[in-house]
Amino acid sequence: MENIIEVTSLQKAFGASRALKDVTFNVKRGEIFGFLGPSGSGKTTTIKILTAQLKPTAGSAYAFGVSTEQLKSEKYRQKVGIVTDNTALYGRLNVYDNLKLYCDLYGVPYQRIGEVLRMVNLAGEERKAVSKLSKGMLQRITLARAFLHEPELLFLDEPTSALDPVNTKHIHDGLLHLKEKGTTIFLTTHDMNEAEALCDRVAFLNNGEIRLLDSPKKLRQQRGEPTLTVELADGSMVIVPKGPEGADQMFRYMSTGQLVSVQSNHPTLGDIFVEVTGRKLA
Ligand SMILES: Nc1ncnc2c1ncn2[C@@H]1O[C@H](COP(=O)(O)OP(=O)(O)OP(=O)(O)O)[C@@H](O)[C@H]1O
Repeated sequence: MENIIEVTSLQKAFGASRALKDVTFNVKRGEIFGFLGPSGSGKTTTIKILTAQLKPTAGSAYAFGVSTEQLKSEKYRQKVGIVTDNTALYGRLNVYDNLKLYCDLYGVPYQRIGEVLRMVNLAGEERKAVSKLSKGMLQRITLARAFLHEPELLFLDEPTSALDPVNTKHIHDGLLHLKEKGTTIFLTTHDMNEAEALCDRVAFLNNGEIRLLDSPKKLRQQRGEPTLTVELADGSMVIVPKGPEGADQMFRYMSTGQLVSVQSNHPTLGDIFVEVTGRKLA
């Protein structure tokens, strides 16, 4: 599959502090790529370099085959969407007029405004002044704005950090819908369930270096214990080996009607995060 982003040996120093030490990865066209890591690990710095808001100290970052510094130009503006906590909405304008400005900027028909507001669960809020919106609503409007022009490549820096579970679900459905239509999504998040639910591949960043990169499923399988946890009719839980040595035991539970449920003992992405970073999840 074609790479839409190619990052090689990327480094970024702020004075004596090295935010990115040596970061190399590719993002494939059409995937949702999760960039995971604890606070201060370098996620936002990477997004800022990829979206031409910061210059790297060394190494290279390409998107669409050109240096990411060129993404600011008119030619690439249509192709890229960016959502960070820097919302840049006009507080005195209402929701509809804010989105209308973007429609004008990107040549998008106004009827799309209703569609994107439904995607973020804000249908009916068109006339509300942006200055009167809650933090979660602002986050959703910012996402709606980024969805307007259906960019080829969408950068999302913690897109659901201020949202409740219902609105998070709406945003997840919206992102999966965009992916279906061909958008590539680069996502940073602290939420391991979000990464698990959305991402085709994830990279774990720690202290400015990528420690692991693969699909959530493969990462979990590689670290899985070769055992099953079996729940029995009497309420007890039994650990059974997955290999042939556990087969007789499983046969016995099944043939005597004792088996209630079976679960494979893979770690969650959260467990892997703790293992890789040595830090606890919030
Ligand atoms: N403009 C700056 N000047 C100096 N240091 C900076 C600057 N921006 C980031 N840093 C430092 O670079 C490191 C990486 O920060 P970055 O914001 O990329 O982390 P992050 O993984 O996005 O964290 P969070 O999850 O808290 O948003 C941190 O040590 C941070 O203090």
